[in-house]
Amino acid sequence: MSAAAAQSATHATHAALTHEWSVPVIDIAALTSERHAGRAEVVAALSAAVLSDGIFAVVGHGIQEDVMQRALAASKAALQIRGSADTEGWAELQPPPQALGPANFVPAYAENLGRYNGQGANAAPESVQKFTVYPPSWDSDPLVRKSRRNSWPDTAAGAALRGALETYFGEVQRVSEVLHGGLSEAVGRPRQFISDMLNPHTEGLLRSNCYLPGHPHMAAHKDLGTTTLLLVDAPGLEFQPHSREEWIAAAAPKGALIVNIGEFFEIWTRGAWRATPHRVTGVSDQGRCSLAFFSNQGIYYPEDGSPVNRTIQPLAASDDGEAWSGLECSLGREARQSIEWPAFFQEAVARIRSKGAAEESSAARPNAAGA
Ligand SMILES: O=C(O)CCC(=O)C(=O)O
Ligand SMILES: [Fe+2]
Repeated sequence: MSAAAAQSATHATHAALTHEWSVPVIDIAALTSERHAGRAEVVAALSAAVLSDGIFAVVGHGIQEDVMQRALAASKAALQIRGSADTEGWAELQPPPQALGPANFVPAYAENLGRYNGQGANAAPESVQKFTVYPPSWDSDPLVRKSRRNSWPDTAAGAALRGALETYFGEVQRVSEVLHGGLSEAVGRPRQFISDMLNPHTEGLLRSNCYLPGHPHMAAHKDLGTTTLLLVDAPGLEFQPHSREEWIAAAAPKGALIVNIGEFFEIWTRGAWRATPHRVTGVSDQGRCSLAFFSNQGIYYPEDGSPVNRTIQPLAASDDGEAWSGLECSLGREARQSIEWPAFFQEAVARIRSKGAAEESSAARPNAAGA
């Protein structure tokens, strides 16, 4: 499909909705079931969105409103009581000093995206508590490394959190696969292409982010993976459009999932699809909660040995025959000629950890801060 046809498909999708939003809104019902017509138009609309700013909202995804609301409410209830009466269960989940370790709870101010996204040791602390859910099927899979299985806080709020997030995980995993099917077709490949390419790392990681009132909340960054599917309960997310300095509030209809492209897809498409810089700012006194689903970042880690690595070549050169000299990756700064998945992901996490550690120790030295 030509770029012009793709563009008009996006406009058609827009026109079907009653409001204007700051990101394209795409009804993906035709991707979720053969009962709905218009699959080609949806694929064209997805293609136009990933080729422009790499951020869009999806409706017609089939996740029930009450499933989404329960997951948000349980996250907010569980994560906001941390630090008051109900602390015992969370204490066991406390991660090692460097966040992003195997433990799945990260308290507010522990992880700081500003530190390793250009702001260094002077980056302001970030007031967001995070809880990561590994694929629930791993909990009873003896082949998966124990440290990659979920541990849940042993409290009433923890039990509610588990029920709500496991249900939501199943649904958002389904939507993620549906979208990857549409995106495979957007590059002229069979529906299963992206899934097969990443197999056995076919599942995602789900993260509850609960922002406490305070400032700032999450510094500007790009996500690492293929797509991130985001459900939010309040405004605050901003994105940077392609080739412009400004920040735009990501406004989408209630019940929509906001999808942004990560660095993996930017490199895989040789920069044709945009990994979208985004940040969270301006959280009100009510706080804010989001559920971020990072597609294909559930790295299948066996109890013995390392995860299977997939070496993935970027898609074929564009018609204009422009030479491919690799693409700068924002976290690594190096040009990438191919991607090894999951090594790509693990290297990035290791780099984040070591950068965090270096910043910690320089900040701890007398007079180091602000020097
Ligand atoms: O909370 C949000 O709206 C964004 C979260 C996010 O960007 C992330 O977890 O990577
Ligand atoms: Fe993000």
